[in-house]
Amino acid sequence: MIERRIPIKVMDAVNKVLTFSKQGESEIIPLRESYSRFLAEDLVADHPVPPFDRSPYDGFAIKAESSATARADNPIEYEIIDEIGAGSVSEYTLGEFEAIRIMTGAQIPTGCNAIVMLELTTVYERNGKMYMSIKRPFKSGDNLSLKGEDTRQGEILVKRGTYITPGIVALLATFGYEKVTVVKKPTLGIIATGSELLEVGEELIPGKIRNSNSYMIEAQAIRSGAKPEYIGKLADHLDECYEAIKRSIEKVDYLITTGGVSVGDYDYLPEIYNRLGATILFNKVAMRPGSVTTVAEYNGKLLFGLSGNPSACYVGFELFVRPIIRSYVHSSKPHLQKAVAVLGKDFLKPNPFTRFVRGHLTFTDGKLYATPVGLDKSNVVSSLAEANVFIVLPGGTRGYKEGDLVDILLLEDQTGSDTSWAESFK
Ligand SMILES: Nc1nc2c(c(=O)[nH]1)N[C@H]1C(S)=C(S)[C@@H](COP(=O)(O)OP(=O)(O)OC[C@H]3O[C@@H](n4cnc5c(N)ncnc54)[C@H](O)[C@@H]3O)O[C@H]1N2
Ligand code: MOO
Ligand SMILES: [Mg+2]
Repeated sequence: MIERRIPIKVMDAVNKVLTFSKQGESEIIPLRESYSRFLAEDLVADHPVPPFDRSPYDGFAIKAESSATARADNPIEYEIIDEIGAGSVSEYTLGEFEAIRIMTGAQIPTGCNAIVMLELTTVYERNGKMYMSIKRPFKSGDNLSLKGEDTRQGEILVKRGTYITPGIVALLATFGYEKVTVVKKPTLGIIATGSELLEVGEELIPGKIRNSNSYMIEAQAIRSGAKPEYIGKLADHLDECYEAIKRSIEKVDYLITTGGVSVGDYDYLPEIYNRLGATILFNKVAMRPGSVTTVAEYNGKLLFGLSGNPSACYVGFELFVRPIIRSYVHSSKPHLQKAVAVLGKDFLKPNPFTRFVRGHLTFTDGKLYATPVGLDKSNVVSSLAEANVFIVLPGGTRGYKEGDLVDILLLEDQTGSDTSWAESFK
Protein backbone atom coordinates (compact mmCIF):
# COMPACT_ATOMS: atom_id res chain seq x y z
CA MET A 1 0.00 0.00 0.00
CA ILE A 2 1.22 3.47 -0.81
CA GLU A 3 2.27 5.37 2.25
CA ARG A 4 0.15 8.46 3.04
CA ARG A 5 2.30 11.40 3.93
CA ILE A 6 1.09 14.29 6.05
CA PRO A 7 2.40 17.63 4.74
CA ILE A 8 3.76 20.06 7.31
CA LYS A 9 3.93 23.83 6.93
CA VAL A 10 7.10 25.25 5.41
CA MET A 11 7.83 27.31 8.52
CA ASP A 12 7.50 24.24 10.77
CA ALA A 13 9.80 22.30 8.44
CA VAL A 14 12.46 25.05 8.47
CA ASN A 15 12.22 25.32 12.26
CA LYS A 16 12.51 21.55 12.72
CA VAL A 17 15.69 21.49 10.68
CA LEU A 18 17.12 24.44 12.62
CA THR A 19 16.64 22.67 15.96
CA PHE A 20 19.59 20.54 14.78
CA SER A 21 21.85 23.55 14.25
CA LYS A 22 25.39 23.15 15.42
CA GLN A 23 28.33 25.49 15.23
CA GLY A 24 31.56 24.60 13.48
CA GLU A 25 35.07 24.94 14.87
CA SER A 26 37.48 27.59 13.73
CA GLU A 27 40.60 27.45 11.60
CA ILE A 28 43.31 29.93 10.75
CA ILE A 29 43.79 30.86 7.10
CA PRO A 30 45.84 33.42 5.16
CA LEU A 31 44.21 36.85 4.72
CA ARG A 32 44.13 36.39 0.94
CA GLU A 33 41.83 33.40 1.31
CA SER A 34 39.46 35.04 3.78
CA TYR A 35 37.07 36.65 1.29
CA SER A 36 33.61 34.99 1.49
CA ARG A 37 34.43 33.10 4.68
CA PHE A 38 32.85 33.77 8.10
CA LEU A 39 34.76 35.40 10.96
CA ALA A 40 35.15 33.15 13.99
CA GLU A 41 36.31 35.99 16.27
CA ASP A 42 35.31 39.63 16.67
CA LEU A 43 37.56 41.93 14.67
CA VAL A 44 38.82 44.41 17.28
CA ALA A 45 40.77 47.58 16.47
CA ASP A 46 44.02 47.08 18.39
CA HIS A 47 45.20 50.53 17.44
CA PRO A 48 43.51 53.76 16.38
CA VAL A 49 43.08 54.53 12.67
CA PRO A 50 44.72 56.62 11.49
CA PRO A 51 47.46 55.83 13.99
CA PHE A 52 48.73 59.46 13.95
CA ASP A 53 47.39 62.93 13.03
CA ARG A 54 47.97 63.27 9.30
CA SER A 55 47.47 65.56 6.38
CA PRO A 56 44.45 64.86 4.13
CA TYR A 57 45.88 67.11 1.38
CA ASP A 58 49.04 67.95 -0.49
CA GLY A 59 49.91 71.38 0.91
CA PHE A 60 51.60 73.17 3.79
CA ALA A 61 51.57 72.56 7.52
CA ILE A 62 51.26 75.80 9.49
CA LYS A 63 50.35 77.23 12.88
CA ALA A 64 46.82 78.57 12.23
CA GLU A 65 47.19 81.53 14.63
CA SER A 66 49.82 83.11 12.40
CA SER A 67 47.31 83.33 9.52
CA ALA A 68 44.69 85.35 11.47
CA THR A 69 45.17 88.58 9.51
CA ALA A 70 45.66 87.05 6.05
CA ARG A 71 43.49 88.74 3.41
CA ALA A 72 43.56 89.17 -0.37
CA ASP A 73 45.22 92.55 0.12
CA ASN A 74 47.33 91.36 3.05
CA PRO A 75 49.04 88.09 2.21
CA ILE A 76 50.92 86.41 5.05
CA GLU A 77 54.32 84.99 4.25
CA TYR A 78 55.80 81.75 5.61
CA GLU A 79 59.30 80.44 5.26
CA ILE A 80 59.34 76.82 4.02
CA ILE A 81 61.65 75.00 6.42
CA ASP A 82 61.17 71.37 5.41
CA GLU A 83 59.39 69.06 3.02
CA ILE A 84 57.81 65.64 3.80
CA GLY A 85 55.98 63.00 1.81
CA ALA A 86 53.77 60.22 3.20
CA GLY A 87 55.87 57.83 5.23
CA SER A 88 58.34 60.52 6.38
CA VAL A 89 58.30 62.42 9.67
CA SER A 90 59.71 65.95 9.96
CA GLU A 91 62.22 66.56 12.72
CA TYR A 92 61.34 70.25 12.87
CA THR A 93 58.98 71.94 15.27
CA LEU A 94 56.96 74.61 13.47
CA GLY A 95 57.41 78.17 14.62
CA GLU A 96 55.31 81.26 13.81
CA PHE A 97 55.42 82.10 10.07
CA GLU A 98 57.10 78.83 9.22
CA ALA A 99 55.59 76.21 6.96
CA ILE A 100 56.48 72.61 6.09
CA ARG A 101 55.58 71.36 2.67
CA ILE A 102 53.58 68.17 3.36
CA MET A 103 51.93 65.53 1.20
CA THR A 104 48.67 63.61 1.69
CA GLY A 105 49.02 60.89 4.32
CA ALA A 106 52.14 62.32 6.00
CA GLN A 107 52.20 62.70 9.78
CA ILE A 108 51.71 66.37 10.70
CA PRO A 109 54.78 68.00 12.26
CA THR A 110 54.97 69.12 15.87
CA GLY A 111 53.48 72.58 16.30
CA CYS A 112 51.21 72.31 13.28
CA ASN A 113 47.45 72.72 13.78
CA ALA A 114 46.24 73.37 10.23
CA ILE A 115 46.96 72.29 6.66
CA VAL A 116 46.69 74.69 3.71
CA MET A 117 45.96 73.10 0.33
CA LEU A 118 48.64 73.63 -2.30
CA GLU A 119 46.11 75.38 -4.58
CA LEU A 120 45.59 78.19 -2.05
CA THR A 121 49.24 79.16 -1.81
CA THR A 122 51.80 81.13 -3.81
CA VAL A 123 55.31 79.69 -3.65
CA TYR A 124 58.44 81.72 -4.45
CA GLU A 125 62.16 82.04 -3.78
CA ARG A 126 64.00 85.01 -2.27
CA ASN A 127 67.69 85.20 -1.46
CA GLY A 128 68.07 81.42 -1.77
CA LYS A 129 65.21 80.70 0.67
CA MET A 130 61.79 79.30 -0.20
CA TYR A 131 58.59 81.02 0.89
CA MET A 132 54.85 80.60 0.46
CA SER A 133 52.07 83.05 1.12
CA ILE A 134 48.33 82.75 1.75
CA LYS A 135 45.54 85.26 1.37
CA ARG A 136 42.99 83.91 3.84
CA PRO A 137 43.08 82.90 7.50
CA PHE A 138 42.89 79.30 8.80
CA LYS A 139 41.54 78.04 12.09
CA SER A 140 43.18 75.57 14.42
CA GLY A 141 42.04 72.07 13.30
CA ASP A 142 41.45 73.03 9.64
CA ASN A 143 42.14 70.15 7.25
CA LEU A 144 43.51 67.68 9.77
CA SER A 145 42.85 63.96 9.63
CA LEU A 146 42.99 63.19 13.34
CA LYS A 147 44.35 60.07 15.00
CA GLY A 148 41.47 57.65 15.70
CA GLU A 149 38.88 59.53 13.59
CA ASP A 150 38.34 56.43 11.43
CA THR A 151 38.29 53.89 14.27
CA ARG A 152 39.10 54.12 17.95
CA GLN A 153 41.34 51.64 19.69
CA GLY A 154 39.38 48.77 21.29
CA GLU A 155 36.31 49.22 19.08
CA ILE A 156 34.66 46.00 17.80
CA LEU A 157 34.62 46.64 14.09
CA VAL A 158 33.07 43.42 12.86
CA LYS A 159 31.28 40.78 14.90
CA ARG A 160 32.13 37.09 14.73
CA GLY A 161 29.85 35.21 12.36
CA THR A 162 29.98 37.98 9.75
CA TYR A 163 30.47 37.14 6.09
CA ILE A 164 33.84 38.54 5.01
CA THR A 165 33.36 41.11 2.26
CA PRO A 166 36.16 42.92 0.36
CA GLY A 167 35.67 45.83 2.79
CA ILE A 168 36.25 43.53 5.76
CA VAL A 169 39.37 42.19 4.03
CA ALA A 170 40.61 45.81 3.97
CA LEU A 171 39.98 46.14 7.71
CA LEU A 172 41.73 42.86 8.44
CA ALA A 173 44.75 44.09 6.50
CA THR A 174 44.64 47.46 8.30
CA PHE A 175 44.92 45.71 11.65
CA GLY A 176 47.70 43.39 10.66
CA TYR A 177 45.74 40.15 10.32
CA GLU A 178 48.08 38.23 8.04
CA LYS A 179 46.14 35.19 9.26
CA VAL A 180 42.44 35.22 9.92
CA THR A 181 40.44 33.00 12.27
CA VAL A 182 37.39 31.84 10.35
CA VAL A 183 34.82 29.09 10.85
CA LYS A 184 35.69 25.82 9.16
CA LYS A 185 33.39 25.11 6.27
CA PRO A 186 31.07 22.18 6.92
CA THR A 187 31.56 19.30 4.52
CA LEU A 188 28.51 18.46 2.55
CA GLY A 189 28.45 15.03 0.96
CA ILE A 190 26.42 14.80 -2.25
CA ILE A 191 25.00 11.64 -3.77
CA ALA A 192 22.87 11.63 -6.91
CA THR A 193 20.57 8.63 -7.20
CA GLY A 194 18.90 7.39 -10.36
CA SER A 195 19.49 4.57 -12.85
CA GLU A 196 18.74 7.04 -15.62
CA LEU A 197 21.72 9.25 -14.80
CA LEU A 198 24.72 9.69 -17.06
CA GLU A 199 27.82 11.60 -16.13
CA VAL A 200 28.34 14.99 -17.75
CA GLY A 201 30.90 13.76 -20.26
CA GLU A 202 28.73 10.91 -21.51
CA GLU A 203 26.70 10.85 -24.74
CA LEU A 204 22.93 10.73 -24.43
CA ILE A 205 21.32 7.33 -25.02
CA PRO A 206 17.61 6.44 -24.99
CA GLY A 207 15.97 6.74 -21.56
CA LYS A 208 18.95 8.40 -19.93
CA ILE A 209 19.70 12.00 -18.93
CA ARG A 210 22.80 13.69 -17.61
CA ASN A 211 23.15 14.20 -13.87
CA SER A 212 22.81 17.93 -13.36
CA ASN A 213 21.57 18.07 -9.78
CA SER A 214 24.79 17.16 -8.03
CA TYR A 215 26.70 19.88 -9.91
CA MET A 216 23.98 22.38 -9.14
CA ILE A 217 24.10 21.41 -5.45
CA GLU A 218 27.89 21.75 -5.41
CA ALA A 219 27.51 25.32 -6.62
CA GLN A 220 24.72 26.04 -4.14
CA ALA A 221 26.87 24.56 -1.38
CA ILE A 222 29.73 26.90 -2.27
CA ARG A 223 27.36 29.87 -2.39
CA SER A 224 26.02 28.99 1.04
CA GLY A 225 29.49 28.66 2.61
CA ALA A 226 29.91 24.86 2.67
CA LYS A 227 32.53 22.57 1.19
CA PRO A 228 30.88 20.17 -1.23
CA GLU A 229 32.16 16.62 -1.62
CA TYR A 230 30.67 14.80 -4.53
CA ILE A 231 30.49 11.18 -3.51
CA GLY A 232 29.07 9.95 -6.79
CA LYS A 233 25.97 8.90 -8.61
CA LEU A 234 24.29 5.64 -7.80
CA ALA A 235 21.82 3.51 -9.71
CA ASP A 236 18.47 2.86 -8.02
CA HIS A 237 19.66 -0.20 -6.20
CA LEU A 238 18.55 -0.49 -2.58
CA ASP A 239 21.53 -2.30 -1.03
CA GLU A 240 24.16 -0.28 -2.86
CA CYS A 241 22.47 3.00 -2.01
CA TYR A 242 22.05 1.95 1.61
CA GLU A 243 25.71 0.97 1.97
CA ALA A 244 26.96 4.13 0.27
CA ILE A 245 24.80 6.40 2.41
CA LYS A 246 25.72 4.61 5.65
CA ARG A 247 29.43 4.81 4.79
CA SER A 248 29.35 8.41 3.60
CA ILE A 249 27.45 9.93 6.49
CA GLU A 250 30.38 9.12 8.81
CA LYS A 251 32.75 11.18 6.67
CA VAL A 252 30.80 14.39 6.22
CA ASP A 253 28.97 16.96 8.35
CA TYR A 254 25.79 16.79 6.27
CA LEU A 255 24.69 14.39 3.56
CA ILE A 256 22.52 15.36 0.63
CA THR A 257 20.91 12.92 -1.74
CA THR A 258 18.85 13.79 -4.76
CA GLY A 259 16.12 11.64 -6.19
CA GLY A 260 14.35 8.58 -4.90
CA VAL A 261 12.35 10.25 -2.12
CA SER A 262 8.88 9.95 -3.58
CA VAL A 263 6.58 6.93 -3.69
CA GLY A 264 7.85 5.24 -6.87
CA ASP A 265 8.93 1.60 -7.03
CA TYR A 266 12.58 2.60 -7.20
CA ASP A 267 12.41 5.47 -4.75
CA TYR A 268 14.55 3.84 -2.09
CA LEU A 269 15.33 6.68 0.25
CA PRO A 270 12.33 6.08 2.56
CA GLU A 271 13.42 2.43 2.98
CA ILE A 272 17.03 3.48 3.52
CA TYR A 273 16.07 5.88 6.34
CA ASN A 274 14.06 3.05 7.80
CA ARG A 275 16.96 0.57 7.63
CA LEU A 276 19.33 3.08 9.15
CA GLY A 277 16.89 3.69 11.99
CA ALA A 278 17.05 7.40 11.16
CA THR A 279 14.44 9.74 12.62
CA ILE A 280 12.35 11.39 9.93
CA LEU A 281 11.81 15.09 10.69
CA PHE A 282 9.36 15.35 7.81
CA ASN A 283 8.77 13.73 4.45
CA LYS A 284 6.20 16.06 2.96
CA VAL A 285 6.09 19.83 3.04
CA ALA A 286 3.13 21.99 2.06
CA MET A 287 5.05 23.70 -0.71
CA ARG A 288 5.66 23.57 -4.44
CA PRO A 289 8.05 22.55 -5.79
CA GLY A 290 9.87 20.27 -3.40
CA SER A 291 6.89 18.84 -1.54
CA VAL A 292 8.64 15.47 -1.28
CA THR A 293 11.72 16.97 0.43
CA THR A 294 12.62 14.70 3.31
CA VAL A 295 14.96 15.44 6.19
CA ALA A 296 16.11 12.74 8.58
CA GLU A 297 18.47 12.65 11.53
CA TYR A 298 20.91 9.81 12.02
CA ASN A 299 23.48 9.71 14.85
CA GLY A 300 23.21 13.47 15.29
CA LYS A 301 23.71 14.17 11.60
CA LEU A 302 21.18 15.46 9.13
CA LEU A 303 20.40 13.65 5.90
CA PHE A 304 18.70 15.87 3.35
CA GLY A 305 16.67 13.87 0.85
CA LEU A 306 16.12 16.40 -1.90
CA SER A 307 13.83 15.70 -4.81
CA GLY A 308 15.23 14.41 -8.09
CA ASN A 309 13.32 17.04 -10.02
CA PRO A 310 15.83 19.85 -10.62
CA SER A 311 13.66 22.81 -9.63
CA ALA A 312 12.39 21.01 -6.55
CA CYS A 313 15.95 20.02 -5.63
CA TYR A 314 17.13 23.63 -5.99
CA VAL A 315 14.30 24.99 -3.82
CA GLY A 316 14.81 22.28 -1.20
CA PHE A 317 18.46 23.23 -0.88
CA GLU A 318 17.87 26.96 -0.44
CA LEU A 319 15.03 26.56 2.04
CA PHE A 320 16.41 23.82 4.25
CA VAL A 321 20.14 23.29 3.67
CA ARG A 322 21.28 26.89 3.34
CA PRO A 323 20.14 28.08 6.81
CA ILE A 324 21.74 25.10 8.53
CA ILE A 325 25.04 25.85 6.76
CA ARG A 326 24.81 29.50 7.74
CA SER A 327 24.16 28.52 11.37
CA TYR A 328 27.15 26.18 11.25
CA VAL A 329 29.45 29.03 10.19
CA HIS A 330 28.18 31.07 13.19
CA SER A 331 26.21 33.52 11.10
CA SER A 332 23.84 35.59 13.22
CA LYS A 333 21.80 36.01 10.03
CA PRO A 334 21.24 32.48 8.75
CA HIS A 335 17.99 33.15 6.95
CA LEU A 336 17.37 34.21 3.38
CA GLN A 337 16.71 37.93 3.08
CA LYS A 338 13.08 38.75 2.31
CA ALA A 339 11.94 41.78 0.34
CA VAL A 340 8.81 43.00 -1.38
CA ALA A 341 8.69 43.40 -5.16
CA VAL A 342 6.22 44.16 -7.90
CA LEU A 343 5.22 41.03 -9.82
CA GLY A 344 6.51 41.51 -13.37
CA LYS A 345 4.12 39.09 -15.08
CA ASP A 346 0.79 37.36 -14.34
CA PHE A 347 1.00 34.14 -12.37
CA LEU A 348 -2.53 32.82 -12.56
CA LYS A 349 -2.24 29.29 -11.17
CA PRO A 350 -4.12 28.98 -7.89
CA ASN A 351 -1.97 27.77 -5.01
CA PRO A 352 -3.12 25.07 -2.66
CA PHE A 353 0.44 24.94 -1.27
CA THR A 354 2.92 27.78 -0.74
CA ARG A 355 4.69 28.19 -4.04
CA PHE A 356 8.32 29.19 -4.55
CA VAL A 357 8.35 30.50 -8.07
CA ARG A 358 11.77 30.95 -9.60
CA GLY A 359 12.02 34.60 -10.52
CA HIS A 360 14.37 37.17 -11.91
CA LEU A 361 14.83 40.42 -10.02
CA THR A 362 15.32 43.71 -11.82
CA PHE A 363 15.41 47.32 -10.64
CA THR A 364 13.45 49.90 -12.62
CA ASP A 365 13.01 53.51 -11.50
CA GLY A 366 14.08 52.57 -8.00
CA LYS A 367 11.48 49.80 -7.70
CA LEU A 368 12.07 46.06 -7.43
CA TYR A 369 10.39 43.88 -10.03
CA ALA A 370 10.32 40.10 -9.77
CA THR A 371 9.33 38.21 -12.90
CA PRO A 372 8.69 34.46 -13.01
CA VAL A 373 11.17 32.75 -15.32
CA GLY A 374 10.65 29.70 -17.50
CA LEU A 375 8.10 27.00 -16.94
CA ASP A 376 6.89 26.76 -13.38
CA LYS A 377 7.27 23.02 -13.19
CA SER A 378 9.20 20.99 -10.68
CA ASN A 379 10.99 18.97 -13.37
CA VAL A 380 12.27 22.01 -15.27
CA VAL A 381 15.95 22.91 -15.26
CA SER A 382 16.10 25.87 -17.68
CA SER A 383 14.25 28.30 -15.39
CA LEU A 384 17.03 27.98 -12.84
CA ALA A 385 19.57 29.73 -15.02
CA GLU A 386 17.96 33.13 -14.62
CA ALA A 387 16.55 32.69 -11.13
CA ASN A 388 17.97 35.04 -8.55
CA VAL A 389 14.92 35.18 -6.31
CA PHE A 390 12.06 32.98 -5.19
CA ILE A 391 8.69 34.66 -5.49
CA VAL A 392 6.77 33.34 -2.49
CA LEU A 393 3.07 32.91 -3.16
CA PRO A 394 1.30 31.72 0.00
CA GLY A 395 -0.90 28.63 -0.07
CA GLY A 396 -4.65 28.95 -0.31
CA THR A 397 -4.54 31.92 -2.65
CA ARG A 398 -5.87 32.54 -6.15
CA GLY A 399 -3.55 33.60 -8.93
CA TYR A 400 -1.53 36.79 -8.95
CA LYS A 401 -1.61 39.64 -11.47
CA GLU A 402 1.24 41.63 -12.91
CA GLY A 403 1.68 44.68 -10.67
CA ASP A 404 0.67 42.88 -7.45
CA LEU A 405 3.09 43.21 -4.56
CA VAL A 406 4.72 39.90 -3.68
CA ASP A 407 7.27 38.66 -1.17
CA ILE A 408 10.58 37.56 -2.58
CA LEU A 409 13.61 35.74 -1.15
CA LEU A 410 17.00 36.94 -2.38
CA LEU A 411 19.20 34.09 -3.50
CA GLU A 412 22.36 36.02 -4.33
CA ASP A 413 22.39 38.09 -1.13
CA GLN A 414 25.23 37.10 1.19
CA THR A 415 24.30 39.09 4.28
CA GLY A 416 21.19 37.12 5.19
CA SER A 417 18.63 37.98 7.82
CA ASP A 418 18.34 37.37 11.56
CA THR A 419 14.61 36.77 11.32
CA SER A 420 13.17 33.83 9.48
CA TRP A 421 11.23 34.82 6.37
CA ALA A 422 9.09 31.75 7.08
CA GLU A 423 7.60 33.47 10.17
CA SER A 424 5.46 35.55 7.85
CA PHE A 425 3.99 32.47 6.18
CA LYS A 426 2.40 30.79 9.23
N1 LIG B 1 2.49 9.01 -7.60
C1 LIG B 1 3.22 10.07 -7.28
N2 LIG B 1 4.25 10.39 -8.08
C2 LIG B 1 5.01 11.46 -7.79
C3 LIG B 1 4.72 12.22 -6.64
C4 LIG B 1 3.65 11.85 -5.81
O1 LIG B 1 3.35 12.50 -4.79
N3 LIG B 1 2.95 10.76 -6.17
N4 LIG B 1 5.46 13.35 -6.40
C5 LIG B 1 6.04 13.98 -7.55
C6 LIG B 1 6.88 15.05 -7.14
S1 LIG B 1 6.09 16.40 -6.52
C7 LIG B 1 8.23 15.01 -7.30
S2 LIG B 1 9.13 16.38 -6.92
C8 LIG B 1 8.92 13.83 -7.80
C9 LIG B 1 10.06 13.46 -6.85
O2 LIG B 1 10.74 12.39 -7.33
P1 LIG B 1 11.97 11.75 -6.58
O3 LIG B 1 12.54 12.70 -5.61
O4 LIG B 1 11.58 10.43 -6.11
O5 LIG B 1 13.06 11.69 -7.70
P2 LIG B 1 13.24 10.62 -8.86
O6 LIG B 1 12.01 9.84 -8.99
O7 LIG B 1 14.49 9.91 -8.63
O8 LIG B 1 13.41 11.58 -10.10
C10 LIG B 1 12.45 12.54 -10.46
C11 LIG B 1 12.86 13.23 -11.74
O9 LIG B 1 14.07 13.91 -11.58
C12 LIG B 1 15.08 13.49 -12.51
N5 LIG B 1 16.38 13.47 -11.84
C13 LIG B 1 16.72 12.68 -10.80
N6 LIG B 1 17.99 12.89 -10.45
C14 LIG B 1 18.49 13.82 -11.27
C15 LIG B 1 19.76 14.43 -11.40
N7 LIG B 1 20.77 14.12 -10.57
N8 LIG B 1 19.94 15.37 -12.36
C16 LIG B 1 18.89 15.69 -13.18
N9 LIG B 1 17.67 15.14 -13.09
C17 LIG B 1 17.46 14.22 -12.17
C18 LIG B 1 14.64 12.11 -12.87
O10 LIG B 1 15.16 11.66 -14.07
C19 LIG B 1 13.13 12.25 -12.87
O11 LIG B 1 12.69 12.80 -14.08
O12 LIG B 1 8.08 12.72 -7.87
C20 LIG B 1 6.79 13.02 -8.46
N10 LIG B 1 6.07 11.80 -8.59
O1 MOO C 1 8.08 17.94 -4.68
MO1 MOO C 1 7.44 18.14 -6.15
O2 MOO C 1 8.67 19.11 -6.62
O3 MOO C 1 6.36 19.23 -5.23
O4 MOO C 1 7.00 19.17 -7.39
MG1 LIG D 1 10.75 9.12 -7.80
